[in-house]
Amino acid sequence: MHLNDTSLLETRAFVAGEWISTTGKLTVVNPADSTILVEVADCDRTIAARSISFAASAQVLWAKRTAKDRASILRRWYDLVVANADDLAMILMSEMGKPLAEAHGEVLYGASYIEWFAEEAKRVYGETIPGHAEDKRLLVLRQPVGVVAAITPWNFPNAMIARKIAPALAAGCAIVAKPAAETPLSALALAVLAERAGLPKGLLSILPSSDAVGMGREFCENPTVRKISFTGSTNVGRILMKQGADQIKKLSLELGGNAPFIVFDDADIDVAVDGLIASKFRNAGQTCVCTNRIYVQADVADQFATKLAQKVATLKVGAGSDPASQIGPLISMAALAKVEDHVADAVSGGAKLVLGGHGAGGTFYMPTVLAGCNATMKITREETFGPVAGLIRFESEAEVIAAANDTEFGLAAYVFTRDLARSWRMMEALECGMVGVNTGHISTELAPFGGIKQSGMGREGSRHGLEDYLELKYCCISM
Ligand SMILES: NC(=O)C1=CN([C@@H]2O[C@H](COP(=O)(O)OP(=O)(O)OC[C@H]3O[C@@H](n4cnc5c(N)ncnc54)[C@H](O)[C@@H]3O)[C@@H](O)[C@H]2O)C=CC1
Ligand SMILES: O=C(O)[C@H](O)CS(=O)(=O)O
Repeated sequence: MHLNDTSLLETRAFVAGEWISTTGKLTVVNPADSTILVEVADCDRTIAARSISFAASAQVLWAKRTAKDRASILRRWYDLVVANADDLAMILMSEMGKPLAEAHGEVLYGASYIEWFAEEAKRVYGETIPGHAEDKRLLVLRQPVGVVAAITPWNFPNAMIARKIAPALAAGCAIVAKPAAETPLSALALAVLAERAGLPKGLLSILPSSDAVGMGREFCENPTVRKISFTGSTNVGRILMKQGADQIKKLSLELGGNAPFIVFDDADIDVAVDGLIASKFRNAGQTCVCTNRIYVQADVADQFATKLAQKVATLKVGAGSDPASQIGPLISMAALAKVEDHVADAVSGGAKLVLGGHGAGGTFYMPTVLAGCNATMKITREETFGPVAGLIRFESEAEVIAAANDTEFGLAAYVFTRDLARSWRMMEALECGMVGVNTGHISTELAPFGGIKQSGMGREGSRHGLEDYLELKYCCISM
């Protein structure tokens, strides 16, 4: 791994403002070739408890500082992240596998949340309300929640943790974060830069750990933790909800998805194909907002399948270090097995293999197109999390709305049509948190990212993203 600044490859844990080693080690592997990259500190609940306790005292002082102070430190952090983007991208690619260009894009995407919340930090406005009596004056204060615990996934190891640390600090909170065991290095490198930006000791802790369950329990059971922000699978989100219930823990949950991608017969087919490539094959299909079901109206189904297969056939599979690679490895052999199972299940259920349908060595999987899929197949009921596009024909708008909504998930959806009225009907009818119309890539720090149903609760980014880290306090003053 060539880095301009080798100090960004940090293998110690960031605990209460100190860099510490541990006797136990967490091994970080390069998914492209299964070679061992490094060993990092492996934290346990006692270390988590120490981080949380220290965070509580640091947070009181941080909340007393001016919003402008907090904003300027976040801005310095943003500038450092951008200045070191090449190294951060190299670290990200090495531990997660995505192509270097995509990794670089993720670093800048993560940085955009830091920039955004450096600005929003100065806009935590309160309210005055006309009183209910002549001698009454009503105020609403917005105050930081306190100590936050964050748990993040492996698929966006930089952006997902930046998307939580930035608003927490902007709101005046402190935060302890446990990155995925597979990908701790990006989070540690961000902490190196946050420290360089002048972030006071103890406000941020990064706790790599092989004991996800134990760390989650500490976060849920430690009363000093006032909020948990989680990004990951719906199953784990459910566990955290149950564990946090005893203390009515505040929760933000960004969970799994099962995005429908709907192509009407009046759509621009080339635009729809490009939209599907963007939405299905980004990060080798390993994103929560990836298209997972592709509904194509019958009259254009064959044309769409042909054009899609031609485009998918050009996608190059390879290690992220190869500049020509567009589809990197899946994160693990288990992830590969799930993709293979979904394809086998679809084919045995009658789907036609149009392209791909097999591995490419290691955890690599060929970009795949299946036609003739239906609602009985795993590929439409479960999140595939791989580079497989399963096409489903439909006849009418009413039929596809019912099919698209026939899932416990509700994160993202995509609609391709040139009919303005139809686009409005679809935006209003689809049960999800985000809709792309004639586009397959919707994520930006400017907009509220999140889902409904079993895809989670709360929103990240946008002017809404700070709310999850603030409490409202109503004050009634009698003159
Ligand atoms: N809605 C969103 O924004 C996103 C959702 N996801 C979802 O995450 C999943 C893929 O990511 P994974 O890392 O495999 O998900 P995962 O849920 O297995 O792991 C996510 C994080 O939770 C931790 N974890 C696992 N079990 C835990 C437990 N019992 N208690 C506390 N923490 C625990 C893991 O160590 C990791 O840090 C997919 O379902 C994907 O859709 C991923 C990224 C973004
Ligand atoms: O982890 C994910 O899937 C991300 O939330 C997807 S995005 O924000 O990069 O679109």
